[in-house]
Amino acid sequence: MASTGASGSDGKGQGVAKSVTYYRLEEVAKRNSSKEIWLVIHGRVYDITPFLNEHPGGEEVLLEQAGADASESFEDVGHSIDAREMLKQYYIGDVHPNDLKPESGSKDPSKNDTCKSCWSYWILPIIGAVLLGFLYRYYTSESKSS
Ligand code: HEM
Repeated sequence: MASTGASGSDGKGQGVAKSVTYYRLEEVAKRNSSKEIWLVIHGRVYDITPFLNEHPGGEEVLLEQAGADASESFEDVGHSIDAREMLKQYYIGDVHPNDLKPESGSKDPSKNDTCKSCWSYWILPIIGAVLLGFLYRYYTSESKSS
């Protein structure tokens, strides 16, 4: 199942920030034959079916990675800048955020949690101190007047 991040087209093509189609990894894994072959490279999904016969490195290596994350093998080969440029034309969307490996993305939630606890840690003692101050003033002024 694919979900679109924003309104607009079907997400095919450039991969501009406008409209991104997200694919679950299980969806990508189904496209693992020479009839339809998808790959994930660095969190992006590519439909390389038309490229299969044209790949200078042969179709076998692509079929080995079919439906899976080929980032490592793609980098291991040391593909040229031209090869990286070619990727763009086969881009169809991004891997769904829930399926992304927590490489760098795990920072934010913990950051938010820490911030939340910061608030409660600071606000409660301050409110307590202010209340105590008022009580102290109230009682000292009472004892003076009587
Ligand atoms: C869909 C993405 C891919 C594209 C667009 C692509 C493109 C290319 C291109 C243009 C070349 C010629 C050399 C160069 O310009 O770097 C090449 C070579 C090669 N590619 Fe890919 N490739 C892709 C994915 C892969 C994957 C996943 C593998 C997995 C191992 C692979 C393995 C190879 C090998 C072994 C060569 C031959 C290198 C050599 O002869 O020195 N490619 N590829």
